[in-house]
Amino acid sequence: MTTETSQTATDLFERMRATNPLVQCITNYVAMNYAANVLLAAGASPAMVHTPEESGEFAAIAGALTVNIGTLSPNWVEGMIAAAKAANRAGKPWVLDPVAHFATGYRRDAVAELLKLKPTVIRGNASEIIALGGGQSAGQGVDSGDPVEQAEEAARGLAIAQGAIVAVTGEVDFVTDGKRSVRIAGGSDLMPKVTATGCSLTALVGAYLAIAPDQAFEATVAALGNFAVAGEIAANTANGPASFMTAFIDGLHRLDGATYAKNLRINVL
Ligand SMILES: Nc1ncnc2c1ncn2[C@@H]1O[C@H](COP(=O)(O)OP(=O)(O)O)[C@@H](O)[C@H]1O
Ligand SMILES: Cc1ncsc1CCOP(=O)(O)O
Ligand SMILES: [Mg+2]
Repeated sequence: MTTETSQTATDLFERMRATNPLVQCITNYVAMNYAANVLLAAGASPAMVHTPEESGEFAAIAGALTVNIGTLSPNWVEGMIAAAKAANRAGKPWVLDPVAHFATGYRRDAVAELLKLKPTVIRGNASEIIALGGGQSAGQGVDSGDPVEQAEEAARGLAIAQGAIVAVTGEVDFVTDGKRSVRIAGGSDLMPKVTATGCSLTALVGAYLAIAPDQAFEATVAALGNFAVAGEIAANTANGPASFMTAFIDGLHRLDGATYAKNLRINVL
């Protein structure tokens, strides 16, 4: 089963790179440049298109949409809602990244509106997923204060309640659709030391969904596996967060299917 899951992830990795999918990213000011570079290096084509005047029109063109609430303002929320509605109308998958949604009333309200539009995948750190499931998390801002294991039950409940795939990231990632669950090991403790790493992963999940819209669970696992493998390899040559960023982008670009398959560590639960 684990071997079959790893083979599927490797197939999706190769297909994503061969396809160069167009991904509409509505992300935050912090993440925009890094996320675009991560997608280009990984083999996808990012487009940062957020304003409501065009976000819906673009969502019908893109292979997938990703929505990240990191730096919100009313115009952006309007653009997110228009894009998510248009993605749904066009049958395109979309990903929600609920950055620090528990921190303020404005964020809570925005996430509640976005959840009504049924994201295909919800990707967050452990504190974000615990809080989204109604639990008490130790998170204060955008960084997690909780271990992933503590978010697994909340993730399962959220997946069932929302009818979505839920991905919780951290030292060992966890992905569930409420019935099936996997853990993905790898990455590096330098990853949370580089801002927008999670935001960029959310964008990459969009790239995988774009090429496998009917395999949202497998696509999410393959995207997280891509970060886990490239992150682990990049850490071998990095001296700290700054050189890790460079090594990670280079590593994403250089990664091939054989290395992906060899280094992928998926545990089917
Ligand atoms: N301690 C860690 N060890 C290995 N990988 C990590 C660690 N913490 C985070 N990651 C990886 O960093 C990426 C972003 O996850 P995370 O830091 O949880 O998101 P966010 O930036 O949204 O808080 C994921 O690929 C995750 O697996
Ligand atoms: C620092 C910061 N502040 C608002 S959004 C953001 C980036 C968060 O990025 P990530 O969730 O990937 O750590
Ligand atoms: Mg985040």
